[in-house]
Amino acid sequence: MISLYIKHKKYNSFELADIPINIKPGTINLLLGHNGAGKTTIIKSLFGLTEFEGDLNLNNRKISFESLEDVDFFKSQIAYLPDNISLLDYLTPTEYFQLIKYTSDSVTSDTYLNHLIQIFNLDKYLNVPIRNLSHGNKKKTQIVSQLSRKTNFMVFDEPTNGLDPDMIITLKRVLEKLKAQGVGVLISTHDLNFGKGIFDNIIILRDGSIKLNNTKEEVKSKFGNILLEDLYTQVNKDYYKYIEGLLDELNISSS
Ligand SMILES: Nc1ncnc2c1ncn2[C@@H]1O[C@H](COP(=O)(O)OP(=O)(O)OP(=O)(O)O)[C@@H](O)[C@H]1O
Repeated sequence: MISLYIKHKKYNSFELADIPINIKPGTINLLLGHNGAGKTTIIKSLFGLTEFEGDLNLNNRKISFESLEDVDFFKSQIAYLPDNISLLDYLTPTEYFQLIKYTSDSVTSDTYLNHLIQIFNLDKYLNVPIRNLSHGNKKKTQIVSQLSRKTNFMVFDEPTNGLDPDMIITLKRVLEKLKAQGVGVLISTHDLNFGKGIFDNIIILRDGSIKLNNTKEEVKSKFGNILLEDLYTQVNKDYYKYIEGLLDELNISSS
């Protein structure tokens, strides 16, 4: 299990405080929140990409970002899809997958990789330089490269950005399949349609604080059989009340 606790993290006027993130094997954990709520900062903290006050444990082993051994161990256990596409774009997807294979501790078989390539419809683009691919195909290349690593945990920051409907539906199914095989997944997303029905645990952030941190069962007992969009607006009801007030005043004919 991954246990991250951010006691405190500050960037100028932005603060994250008292954030526990637990990713158990075989679960999908959803992180929702407005632009600038702190989702990427949480994920960057998890990978030691930004300093924070708090703790990180992986399977009861305390991870110190000062220890190269700890960092290597941690990174070898977790696939990571950042929110921005960062690929060596002079390579082709085939070359990039090879690079991932030779630089990762543990990768899946070539047969498994080929299966992923077919699932994500990348066959046609395997020998095209990444810089010449469309945005969505670059994103798919990055997704497949991370899914081809044999890790117990996967962290995805905005995985559906730029994906077409086929690929969003497919990615959802792939993640459900990996969950059933024991992989623990953390997903930060704005795509409520993608997130609905997929999660075992949900965290909703607002301005660096947790507004909701519950299991699916807890959500059901507190809110009933609620749609994710309704859950999100209910949890953020003060904000939506404020927006409703502004919308009432929005009148183009009297402007
Ligand atoms: N390197 C940085 N230096 C200063 N401030 C930063 C830095 N990175 C992020 N921030 C600030 O921290 C806050 C949270 O940013 P973060 O990227 O975590 O939000 P987010 O929830 O991922 O947003 P989005 O949905 O827009 O991607 C924002 O106010 C942002 O401007």
